[in-house]
Amino acid sequence: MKKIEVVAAVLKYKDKYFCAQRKNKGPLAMKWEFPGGKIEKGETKEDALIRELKEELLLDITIDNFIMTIEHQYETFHLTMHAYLCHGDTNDIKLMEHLNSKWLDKNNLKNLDWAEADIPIVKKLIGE
Ligand SMILES: Nc1nc2c([nH]c(=O)n2[C@H]2C[C@H](O)[C@@H](COP(=O)(O)OP(=O)(O)OP(=O)(O)O)O2)c(=O)[nH]1
Repeated sequence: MKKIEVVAAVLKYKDKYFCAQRKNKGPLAMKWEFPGGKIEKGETKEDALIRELKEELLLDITIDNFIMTIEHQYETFHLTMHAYLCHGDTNDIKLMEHLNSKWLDKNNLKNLDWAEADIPIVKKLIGE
């Protein structure tokens, strides 16, 4: 079984969280997620997160806190995902790889169709 290790950024501004929708391809097509991606050889998790946010959103971020690590078995691969609370140095975000995005407060996070692996993160943010 293929294994991948990913970092994800929960970007927070005031009371809102940044949510991004994946493109219309692949097994997680159209699902909502937190921006990030795979850790490359020789990178720390923090390096990977900073690089991915720059690539995906043209955004420089500061990492504030570790949130949690998720282990999730999808049908075709095993995912290990490390999530961090972060903030951007601007609110001018450009979607380079996602279809859509929203800033939602915690009361509205549950309304999105999240990638399955993200549900524990969403629950933690909501306070469940
Ligand atoms: N970045 C991110 N990926 C997530 C989340 N939830 C979740 O299941 N994933 C999965 C989707 C992908 O299979 C993988 C992240 O890989 P990725 O976005 O860097 O790469 P990808 O497979 O879409 O494509 P590629 O760049 O390898 O071609 O983790 C999430 O909240 N953020």
